Formats: sequence, C-alpha cells, structure tokens
Amino acid sequence: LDNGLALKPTMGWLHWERFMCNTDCDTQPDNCISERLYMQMADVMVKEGWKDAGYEYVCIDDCWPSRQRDAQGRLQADPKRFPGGIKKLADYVHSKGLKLGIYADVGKNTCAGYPGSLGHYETDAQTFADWGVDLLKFDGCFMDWKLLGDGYTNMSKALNKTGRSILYSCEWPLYEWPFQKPNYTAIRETCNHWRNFDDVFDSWSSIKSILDWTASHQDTIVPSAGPGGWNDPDMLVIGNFGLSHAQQESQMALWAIMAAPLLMSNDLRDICPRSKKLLQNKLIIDISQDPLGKQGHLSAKLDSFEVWERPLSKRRLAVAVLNKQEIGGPRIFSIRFVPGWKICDPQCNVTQILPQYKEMGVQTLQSKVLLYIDPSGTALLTVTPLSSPLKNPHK
Ligand SMILES: OC[C@@H]1[C@H](O)[C@H](O)[C@@H](O)CN1C(=S)Nc1ccc(F)cc1
Repeated sequence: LDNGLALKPTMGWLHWERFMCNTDCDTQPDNCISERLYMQMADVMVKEGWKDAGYEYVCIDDCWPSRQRDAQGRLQADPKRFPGGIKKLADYVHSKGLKLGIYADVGKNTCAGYPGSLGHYETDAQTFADWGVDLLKFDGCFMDWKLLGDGYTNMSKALNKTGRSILYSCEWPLYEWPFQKPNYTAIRETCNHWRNFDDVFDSWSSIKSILDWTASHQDTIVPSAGPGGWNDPDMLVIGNFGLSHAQQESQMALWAIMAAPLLMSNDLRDICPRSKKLLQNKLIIDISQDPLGKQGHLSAKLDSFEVWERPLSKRRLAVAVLNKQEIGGPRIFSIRFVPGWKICDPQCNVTQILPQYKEMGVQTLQSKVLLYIDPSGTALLTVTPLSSPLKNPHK
C-alpha cells in the first residue's frame, strides 16, 4: 500500500500468541488483556533496548473491546480492563516514543466473538484515528469470502480518508486461499502486509509448516513483496516455551530472509537473556531491514538441508542453511552447494552471523568452507562479492 509506511518490514510486539484472549483480570491481573499489559510492555521496550534495536509498534490483538458499541455506534474498549480508554493508552505509548497498534475484523464479529467492523468501516477508521492509533490489524473472520476484497479495500480507503497515517495489516489472502487464489497485485495495493497462512503456535512443527507453505508458494508470493507491502508469516515466538535455542535461531534467521514483519509475541518482562540477545542481534535486524527490500526464497534442498537466499543492497547476499534433520548431532554442510555462491567468482568476503559471529574472510569459488549446523538449527551468513580489478574495470 502506497501510504509511506512499512518501507521496511514492521518491527514491534503483538499480544496474541502469548496472551491470547485472557480477560480474567481478577485472577491474572498481570497477564490479562488490559491497558496495564501494553503500558508495561512499552516501559520494558524502552528500558531494555528493544526500541533502540528497532522494535517500534506495541500492538493490541483480539478481545480488547466491550461487547457493545457505544450510543454513537463506535467501538469502545472494555471499561474494566481499559479504564483509561484507548486514547489515553495511545498517548502513554506515544510519550515513550513508540507507536500503538489495534485489532478489528472485516466481518460481523472478531474471531473471538467481539464486535466486527462490517457496516462500520468509516466509523471505526475515524475512531481509531481520533484515538491516535498508528497500526490496524484487520482480521477476516465471519465474512462471506466473496466480499473479502470489498471489505479490505473499503477499510483501506476509510483509513486513508481519516488523514492519519495508519499502517494497515491484513489477513485477506489467508481467508481467501481456501476458495480461490488471491490476487496479490490487488492485495499489495491495499495493505502494508498480509497474512497468507495459519496462525503461528509455540512449536517447531508450526514454524516448519509456515516455512513449507512459504517455499511451496514462493513463485506466487515473493514477487509481491517490497517496500510498503510484505508477506506476513505471523509472529515471532522466540522467548516462549516451545522452541529449543537452535529452533529460535532458525525462526529469527528465516524471518529475516523472508523480509517478514518482526512482531514478537512473548513476555518482555520475563525473557531469557539468550533469546533477548537473539531478538536484538543487529546484524540479523540489518538483514531484515535491508533497504533493497527484496524477499528471499528457498534456493536448494539437499540431504535434509534447506538453503534460503536473500539479495541485499550493495550486491550482497544473505544465506541461511537450515538442517531439517532431527536426529544426531551437528552436521557439516559445504558452502559450495549454495547456488548463490557463484558471486564468489573470483572472490568474496564471508561473515557468519549464526550460530555465532565468525569472520570467515576472503574466499574464492573453490574455497572449502564448512558449516556445522545443529539439528533444526540454521547457519546464517552474509556474502559480499569482491570484484578483482582485472575483471571489466569499467563495469
Ligand atoms: O482471534 C484473533 C486471532 C489472532 O488475531 C490471529 O492472528 C488471527 O489469525 C485470528 N485469530 C484466531 S484465534 N483465529 C482463529 C484460529 C483458529 C480458529 F479455529 C478460528 C479462528
């Protein structure tokens, strides 16, 4: 969507995978969907270096509203859980130099059964703008699939009409795929990023299913990604319970290669140092936020390894090698099997970023560079071609 936003993949925090629809603030005041949760996350994001690392949007997901619209037909926050209302929460988040995201649904109800926006697109867009909201995640539940396009485009126009810059995150293709192949040209014109596939869960099988779907549809979806519009493989679950450290490194590396929005869903108030270090790794974030804005793709599969490559600015290349084998110990992968390795003709400079930082120095096409990759782990590298002076000096 050409609204000047999401020129790089969105970075921030989104409540859903970790906090879901927990509305029991009597029993669980620290973990229920309430203004406290977002204010505390905003505080931590400033205090613990998340904002400095680039994480900017604090996002509310489903279950925030009251069950009824107000007398003017406007959505309103649950008064017990958000006593200050959304506008005051937005002011607080803005006072921290962060941005606030909110959630609504194109159809009759949200997926959790709260009021949907069907028939209220302009009212809801104006309400969000009046509150100072900076991002809208627009879900696709309870909607006739034949009307999805109208719904998503009408809300896009309604947001534009408010005159406020509001990043528009859609789920349009996710709800259309079961019926017909989505039109990614229309989707890109309408949204700043779009969910294509199932919700992420806190498990390696969930991450694998998302990667497999992406690889098998890459010819359709990869060309549609670029500044202002991105494919959204769903939230980062790094720092929760279900992934080993190697698997957490794999999600971080592959989401950077896919130019995916980096929306964490975890408890930043209580996260293990290794996961925090991984999420704040500047070299990986630089790959994610690369100005060329081209999404990477699966370039080779061999012997239970997957090679993913992303072209970067300044003719550089990011390479991720994933060891799909889930038995045994670390396995060796020769970098010569990386299709993009040909940019090392005649020479290139190689830096390994994961599983640990290692400058591998100048290599040639014939170099024997071996990577040791843990089961369900990933080696992440950047390769910079060095053109020798003899080769086409005027090129
Ligand atoms: O209710 C909101 C929740 C999150 O926003 C996800 O990111 C959205 O993809 C939708 N969503 C959920 S749980 N959707 C859903 C997931 C499974 C299901 F059987 C019925 C609805």
